[in-house]
Amino acid sequence: MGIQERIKEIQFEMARTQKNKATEGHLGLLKARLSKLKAQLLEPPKGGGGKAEGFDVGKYGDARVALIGFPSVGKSTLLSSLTPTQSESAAYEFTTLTCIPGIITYKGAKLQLLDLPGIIEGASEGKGRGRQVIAVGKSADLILMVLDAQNAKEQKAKITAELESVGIRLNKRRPDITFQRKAANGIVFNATCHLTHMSQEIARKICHEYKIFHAEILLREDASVDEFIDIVEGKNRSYIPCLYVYNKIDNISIEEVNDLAREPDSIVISCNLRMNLEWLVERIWQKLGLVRVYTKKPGFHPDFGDPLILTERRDGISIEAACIQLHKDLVDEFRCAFVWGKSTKHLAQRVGLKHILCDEDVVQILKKKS
Ligand SMILES: Nc1nc2c(ncn2[C@@H]2O[C@H](COP(=O)(O)OP(=O)(O)OP(=O)(O)O)[C@@H](O)[C@H]2O)c(=O)[nH]1
Ligand SMILES: [K+]
Ligand SMILES: [Mg+2]
Repeated sequence: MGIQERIKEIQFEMARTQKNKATEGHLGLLKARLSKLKAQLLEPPKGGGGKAEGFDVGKYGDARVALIGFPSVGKSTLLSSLTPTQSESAAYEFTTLTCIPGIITYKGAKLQLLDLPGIIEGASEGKGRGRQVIAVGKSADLILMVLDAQNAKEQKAKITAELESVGIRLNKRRPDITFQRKAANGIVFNATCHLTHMSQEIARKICHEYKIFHAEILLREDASVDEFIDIVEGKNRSYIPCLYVYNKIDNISIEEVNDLAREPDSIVISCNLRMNLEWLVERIWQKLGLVRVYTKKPGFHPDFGDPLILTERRDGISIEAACIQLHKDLVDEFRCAFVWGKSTKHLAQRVGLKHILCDEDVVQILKKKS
């Protein structure tokens, strides 16, 4: 039996045990067992290997959104408010111990929202379920950093630092730097712009630190040393968009609410008062930058009911990506497409597989004659 099932069993046993003098000892024992099991669940797995129980939630829908924040900021309350799934919430910390998925259906898209245990300082070193939570965060298309409006500044700084320390870069794009390891010729360093932070000498030193002695480097922007290191580290870096969600604004003054609301990429909400929740979903939608494409058969009106949803972060937003979603053989059978919408200069423009689509474009795909 898994730890979670044992927890459930004990909770069930506690619920059906009457509270009185005779059962006091028994209940105490159950409580102790429960807290031991919870501690076990919070403990990172021994030996490093193996997935943690309750975190292996498969990707579902068009985008994945992870709720990350300190304990008891209202993550579960938020999931229960935005999706039909109910995730247990309570006034004590670490109510949530695993990853709980819910689904938001919006504008024809399905967004997978993931409730997670709270993270604390030191999460990146494995404190609590930090590592597992962060791993789920890395797999997300958008992070909602849920903050308690009363301690928002401090919480935001601490969580950002935890995520930074494991290579997650929030609301930053990958620096425009090409870095290719080579077999010979040393460190070849070039830039297409004036550099004020980096130099050939610094690049060489950094590369040597990573035991890289041959590489071709091209900077297309005035990158900082940190940004350069991010590129050298390569696959250990994730660039993820983030919305800062200030919850419990019912606890602070209107002036404070105003200040928070003005911060970039921020939104103020109250789950308890159900304030701003619809606007939050719209902001999630905007931040994900999903592209809806309506397909049209020759001689018929477009199908506005069931759009294809394309994303830059996953398979791209080209005609080719649309074909792949429609049918696995369609790319091979593709002859041309006609597009109506913002991505074209004129209506019914004829385009090829590489054409980049815009939100709400209408597309008609023609196959080769067989
Ligand atoms: N005042 C106020 N309280 C809230 C609001 N939203 C949630 N809460 C309360 O905050 C407490 C914690 O809520 P949870 O949803 O369990 O928080 P969590 O972040 O999931 O907590 P963990 O799973 O323990 O990390 C509960 O008592 C909620 O009722 C809100 O908008 N305003
Ligand atoms: K809680
Ligand atoms: Mg919770």
